[in-house]
Amino acid sequence: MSKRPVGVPQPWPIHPHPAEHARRSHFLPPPPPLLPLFHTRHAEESAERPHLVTIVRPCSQSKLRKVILLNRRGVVSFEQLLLDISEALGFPRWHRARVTSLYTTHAREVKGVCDFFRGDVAFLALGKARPELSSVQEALEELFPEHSHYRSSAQRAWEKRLRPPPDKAAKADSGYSEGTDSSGTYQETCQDTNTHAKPYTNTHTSQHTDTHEADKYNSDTQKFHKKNSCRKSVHLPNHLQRLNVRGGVRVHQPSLIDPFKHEEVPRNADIPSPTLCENCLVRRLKHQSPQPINVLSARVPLPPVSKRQKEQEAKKPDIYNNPSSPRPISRDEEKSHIQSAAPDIGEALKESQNKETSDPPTDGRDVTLTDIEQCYEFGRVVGDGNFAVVRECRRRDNGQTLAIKIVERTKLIGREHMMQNELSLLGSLRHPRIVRLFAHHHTNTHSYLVMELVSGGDLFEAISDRGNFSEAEAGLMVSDVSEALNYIHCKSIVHRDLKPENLLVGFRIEQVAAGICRLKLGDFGLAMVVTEPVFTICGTPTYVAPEILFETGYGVAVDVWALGVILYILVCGFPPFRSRNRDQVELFQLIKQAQLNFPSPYWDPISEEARGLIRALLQPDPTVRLTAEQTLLHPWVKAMSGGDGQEKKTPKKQRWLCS
Ligand SMILES: Nc1ncnc2c1ncn2[C@@H]1O[C@H](COP(=O)(O)OP(=O)(O)OP(=O)(O)O)[C@@H](O)[C@H]1O
Repeated sequence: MSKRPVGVPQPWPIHPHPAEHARRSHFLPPPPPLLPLFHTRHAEESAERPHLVTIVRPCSQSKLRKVILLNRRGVVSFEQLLLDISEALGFPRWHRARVTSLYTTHAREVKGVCDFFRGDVAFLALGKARPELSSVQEALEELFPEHSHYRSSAQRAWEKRLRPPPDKAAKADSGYSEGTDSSGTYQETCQDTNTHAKPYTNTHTSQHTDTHEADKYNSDTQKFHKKNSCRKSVHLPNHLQRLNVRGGVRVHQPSLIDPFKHEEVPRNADIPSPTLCENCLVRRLKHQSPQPINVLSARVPLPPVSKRQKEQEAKKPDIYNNPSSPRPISRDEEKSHIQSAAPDIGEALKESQNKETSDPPTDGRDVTLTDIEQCYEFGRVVGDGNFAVVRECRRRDNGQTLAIKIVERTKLIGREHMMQNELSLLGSLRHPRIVRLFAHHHTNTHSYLVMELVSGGDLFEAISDRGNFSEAEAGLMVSDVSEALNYIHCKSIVHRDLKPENLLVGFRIEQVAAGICRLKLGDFGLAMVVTEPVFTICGTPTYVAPEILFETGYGVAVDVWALGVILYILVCGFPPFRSRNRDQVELFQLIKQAQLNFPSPYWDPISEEARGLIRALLQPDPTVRLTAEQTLLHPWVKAMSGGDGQEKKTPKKQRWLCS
């Protein structure tokens, strides 16, 4: 057993308070079976004499604390140690706030397994975000309540470490990546999951952070940075996999000066690559060449939308977002909406509009970027995927705020059908729970899909932020998604890529106050009309249905399976089928077996009704599986969404929608 260094007092407390344990256990991931790292209590007395440490995770909301028994011989690697500590502290490995580094109480970074077992008995576990000094101080007070001298020397060491670096190089070496400064403003850095990799720092920010404009637009950019913090900088495990086209290595950041300014894509070949699973490596390789070209980078920046304009925009009646009247939209309303949302773009577009005044949306083939920019003002990036960057945009003629999905067509070589699907299928759909496509325009190199702007981010981000949701919230979301699925399934359209990233969170302030959140289904790139069994294997591993893997032919029921996976994740925070080593073969094996577990204690608070619905959705036999329509009629869904005639159960926490 390690000996405690002289002068280091015993950390406190040894056991978390039962109430604290109960609170946290709800968010903890299931205990990995036979994890060699953690030992039961009796191990303390065993001949192996495990190492007893206290690890504190300083954060503003709560001070998570855990006493862990570790056996030196059981630690496979430092990366694994960090992941296991993170999970033990309640942050699953895919969580935005997971532990990425360990520090001694005197702010020295622990660099490896040997370093960790050097003899310290207390550590501070940090995530990607730079901790606030006050949180660290609180953590130290918790650890050493009666040792003020020791504590103040530790505090001095932390003050020194957390002092803003004098220059970029110092910042890059500080051991922190994307995070917040004391004012909560996110810094422009990113780091991959390889904890030894140096974070990449965007010099653009450091040049401008002290400008007046930077302050002015901080709030806009903060959201963007926050988005990146959970998606771009890390490789995500299979169950929430999302790889950006730049390989998750560098971040495509806008200037702090102006959220409507078009940024240059930073290129840095020296940035270390993250550890990627086979699947991601394949996808990444596919997208490495050609390099992304930012055709907009040379344009003059445009003024951002003022707060007042945004408020005015929000006040406009919105037939798509109004929860009190999710009524079918009349044909006339649709026509007028399409016409108002699709401005003239060049002669070619005018012609096409004359030909087709209603759906499908106006087709602007052969226009130039200048034509498009004459009609739309490009704004901040609101999201990106493997093939597209999505920006906020504003119609110049009427100020309407929309989203524009910019697809570089070279990325779609061999996958042209994805664009076709999106144009023909999404363009023909009209439903309040499905993102509207208003128009599409094409230049020589890019396609521009003008869509309804759904301003609350996507469900992936919400899960990353929140971990899990109450049954009331989850029920409402299931109801939303089922409505969308029921609508497309009635038209024999299968989405085939239902996952949190493709569910956009649409809300309005008054709806949030009323506890109502609304999801909208987007990204119809893999959708198709299904008239007979389909055999193509596609989708995202965690959400893929067994019949797809069995290659016995599948239909619209695969979307319902994915909904079951999403519901499972929503209520407990982790997916039903998961491979500890991110081994896709193992994951697919588990999905095929469809052995469903509700591990205690994470599932203890979840109702039997919710479990029943999950069982019915994750029914391996697609002929027995619930349909989307039946899901809407399920008693639990009706109770949660107020569809049972009872007063709707209002979700207790809706703060995630505002973040
Ligand atoms: N209409 C919209 N309003 C707001 N944000 C949007 C909208 N459409 C897409 N986004 C954001 O952009 C992200 C990427 O969009 P989308 O999934 O359509 O791109 P993609 O490249 O086709 O994705 P994938 O990699 O899944 O194929 C979404 O996850 C979402 O966060």
